[in-house]
Amino acid sequence: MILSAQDCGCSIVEEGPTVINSPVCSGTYLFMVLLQSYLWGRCDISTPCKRIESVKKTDDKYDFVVVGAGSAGSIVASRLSENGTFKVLLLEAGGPEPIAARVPGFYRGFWGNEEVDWKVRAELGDFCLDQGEQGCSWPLGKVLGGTSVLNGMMYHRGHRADYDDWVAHGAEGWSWDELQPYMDMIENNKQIGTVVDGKYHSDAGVMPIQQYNYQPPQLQDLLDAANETGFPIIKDINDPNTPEGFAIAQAFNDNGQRYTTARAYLVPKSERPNLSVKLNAHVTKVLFKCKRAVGVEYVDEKGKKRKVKANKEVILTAGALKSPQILMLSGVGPKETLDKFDIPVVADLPVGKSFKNHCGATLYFLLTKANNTQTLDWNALTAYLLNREGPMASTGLTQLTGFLYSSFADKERNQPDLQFFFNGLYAECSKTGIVGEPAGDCPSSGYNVSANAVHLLPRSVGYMTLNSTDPFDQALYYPNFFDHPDDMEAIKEGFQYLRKIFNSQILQDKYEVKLDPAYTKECDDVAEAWSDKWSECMIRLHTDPQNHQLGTNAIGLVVDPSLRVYNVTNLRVCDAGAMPSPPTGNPQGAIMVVAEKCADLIRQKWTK
Ligand SMILES: Cc1cc2nc3c(=O)[nH]c(=O)nc-3n(C[C@H](O)[C@H](O)[C@H](O)COP(=O)(O)OP(=O)(O)OC[C@H]3O[C@@H](n4cnc5c(N)ncnc54)[C@H](O)[C@@H]3O)c2cc1C
Repeated sequence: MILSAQDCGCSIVEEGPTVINSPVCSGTYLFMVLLQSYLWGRCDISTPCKRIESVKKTDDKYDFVVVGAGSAGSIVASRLSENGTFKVLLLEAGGPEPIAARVPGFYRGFWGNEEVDWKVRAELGDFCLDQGEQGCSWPLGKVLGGTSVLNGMMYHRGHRADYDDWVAHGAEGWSWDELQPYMDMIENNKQIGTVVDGKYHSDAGVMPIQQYNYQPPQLQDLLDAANETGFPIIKDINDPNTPEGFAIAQAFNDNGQRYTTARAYLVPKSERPNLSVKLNAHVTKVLFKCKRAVGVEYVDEKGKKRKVKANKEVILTAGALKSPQILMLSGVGPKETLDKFDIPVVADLPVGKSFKNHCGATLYFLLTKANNTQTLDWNALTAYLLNREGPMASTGLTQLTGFLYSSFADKERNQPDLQFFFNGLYAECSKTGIVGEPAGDCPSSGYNVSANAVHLLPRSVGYMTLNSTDPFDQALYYPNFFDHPDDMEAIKEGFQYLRKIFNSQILQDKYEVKLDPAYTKECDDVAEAWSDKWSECMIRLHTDPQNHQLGTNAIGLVVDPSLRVYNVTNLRVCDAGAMPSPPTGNPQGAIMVVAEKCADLIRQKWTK
């Protein structure tokens, strides 16, 4: 035994899915069983005394009912319950957070696990062709903490111009300067003065933010390659003076562990009796009295339909893909859709019509001189268990990112429209834990890494609509990627930037990098590598639709600048769906701002 289980002062409840049968690690067993049990036994990881317990039964009435305990909902419910006077209910369709998801190395470990992932698929189009008839895959958190349980934890809050764009869409009061206090309330930055400048960051907020405490050596090689290529290397992607460049990102983590918004913001009922959390509660509709939202209907873990009243407001925070479905099922949506499904119209609004998402494409490379071995082994596990350090304490190459301008961007606005991500070296699976164990999914020599070029200011606009009136049925999502030709062209430019990085002397000398032929062969048959035609083929084949969906209940279309749904009362939407245009970067930072401001607006209204 490396460490025996600790006495945490509260008993450990082994709930939620484990990493043992993670879809990413299928076939692994003994080592992962041991690893999982070691994780349970560490008090600071399993935090049994901070456990958010689901209430068995909800009361008849609350002041506020918040729907969806994800990135936004956990914040809204926490802030509303803070002063002790409001009685708040937070309803979540999923169950408890898997403890192993707190290990950054397992950041992909629960994708596709239906206990915590809605496993959403987009409708088919001329994109994501490598996924065949299934359509683009969108992992989406169905769990306490929502998608902050599955995401890459990268902290970015967008650029000043993003918020100017929001204001231009009618979001009065949402400029960068007006939102600054909310950004400060969020951020508990642990690297002010070392990595980031206190002028642009706060350490007084709730969410711990810093770089991971481990970087694989190959990460520095990639940074050196970007530098050799002539791209700026920056320290802080959130410093407004350095919008362009490559950097090791700061992330939502502390002590080598993921922080979801639920973990950072929610507190157990014993500490805050006026906040109740009900898990496995799937909200099926908002209940209206005339045009006033008066509560919600949900189906509990036993399949029983329940109703709960909201004396003051119902707040939807079910995310950009699910809040619009709940609205439509409740009679708030485009009249033609509601009529089609015989849903009585409460408010005729363009719900689901302005659906946007960042979109890019993936290039797969082989580091032909690198060893094809697992990153997770006994050494990595020991380093993590003893000190919360080593490969398990980071997301490998994924902590590196970069922002550049395509020829479609207006540089004067300091709003880069291309972002780059890198994938590989995850300490996520092992059969034996033996040092040097070959990585199962790679060829016998060479190490696979991949990189994504992502367009952040897409001109294509999609939509979503109902598939049926069954609330458990997936709605239909039409992202319309590449409908606007500029989006394809911008990603092609991104490909050329990545080509330069991977062709750099430093990477060639050290790793002899080449495109992995397993991923290019369809397009190699079409045209010469890196040509325009080849790039388009690759982009449609290996589309990388981000999980940054937004705009389905946008400010100015469906909700007003106070996030109140138009033409009804006592109902708000406070999640990614409310954002009228994309933040140019990873969106959780901006979504947290939406949630903080939403809670503040509600408090102002109901506090005398
Ligand atoms: C793989 C991946 C990587 C990502 N990486 C990053 C990153 O590094 N940085 C970043 O900033 N962003 C990242 N994102 C995006 C970011 O995580 C999401 O944009 C964000 O979490 C969305 O927040 P939300 O509150 O709008 O929705 P969610 O966090 O998805 O929360 C919605 C919640 O509502 C619940 N819900 C839905 N329907 C119902 C219902 N009917 N009844 C009750 N509850 C319901 C859901 O189960 C969920 O818990 C990533 C996303 C993914 C999937």
